[in-house]
Amino acid sequence: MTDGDGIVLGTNQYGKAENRVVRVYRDTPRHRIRDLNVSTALRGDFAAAHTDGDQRDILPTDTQKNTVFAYAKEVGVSSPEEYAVALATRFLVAAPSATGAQVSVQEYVWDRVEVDGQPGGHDHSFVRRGTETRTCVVTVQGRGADQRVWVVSGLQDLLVLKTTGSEFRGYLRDGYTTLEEVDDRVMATSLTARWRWSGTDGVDLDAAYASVRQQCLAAYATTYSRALQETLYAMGRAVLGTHPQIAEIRFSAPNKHHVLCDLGPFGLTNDGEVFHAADRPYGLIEATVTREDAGDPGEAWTAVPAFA
Ligand SMILES: O=c1[nH]c(=O)c2[nH]c(=O)[nH]c2[nH]1
Repeated sequence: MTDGDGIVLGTNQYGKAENRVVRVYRDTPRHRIRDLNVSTALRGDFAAAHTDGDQRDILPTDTQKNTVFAYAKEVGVSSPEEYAVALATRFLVAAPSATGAQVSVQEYVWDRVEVDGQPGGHDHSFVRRGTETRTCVVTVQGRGADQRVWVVSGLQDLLVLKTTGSEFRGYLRDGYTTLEEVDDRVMATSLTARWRWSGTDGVDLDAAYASVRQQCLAAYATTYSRALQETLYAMGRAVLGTHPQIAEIRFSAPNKHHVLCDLGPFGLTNDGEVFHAADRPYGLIEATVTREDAGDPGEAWTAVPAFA
């Protein structure tokens, strides 16, 4: 195809990139999840859309997105590969002008949260494999007898998700409120926490890190959550309750919204099985849990990335 000026359309493809699909299997109390980032692309004779603005052979990327979510329910995700084959095959049926379809899937791997009394991990609380970093900010001020040392330890980007055991109801409403109350939702966050030591004498800081992390995970898993705020408070209480030398802990927790997909237009029910993991905006829930007698933090928090 040429417009007579020696300039022609070369290779092309189109699709919907980065569909964030979370499939929850909840047929038994022991839930399973598949958390995917799915990109689709169709190739073939789509010249008319480029050269003539003619869409008749174009299966909209919006339809491709809908198929991605509908197939998470209809076909399921027994493996990313089988799900991707099903999708790509479907696109070739739905779009006769396509000569090929490519579906790329990234899967985010979640492990069950380890909790006492639940061999093999918690039934519906998960922690993402390998995302978190351990942090510390140490401030030393002055010299000699006046020298002071402050230690703030922390963790960053600890991703946790629970598929039930979370609600959000009874909130203030005004003329701009559209949010529907939910008595069962997916709740997920990427947790950042920093804890200030009143002193670290005799503390095994590696063991303490592991313990604080585990206290946070266990509290997240086992606390029935009426809001992320309540969960943060429970985590803070658990940490301070087991670590007498921690004076305070500060949390920053983006509420990573999981939006239930409406599969009704495709004749499918969705009983908490297929979610869109929305990227932004997100609620940002932040809280400090402290001892009443925590004392003056001095320079511990100066210029530390933490909320006020
Ligand atoms: O746990 C939550 N806390 C909120 O403050 C809030 N606000 C909101 O819209 N959803 C939620 N969820």
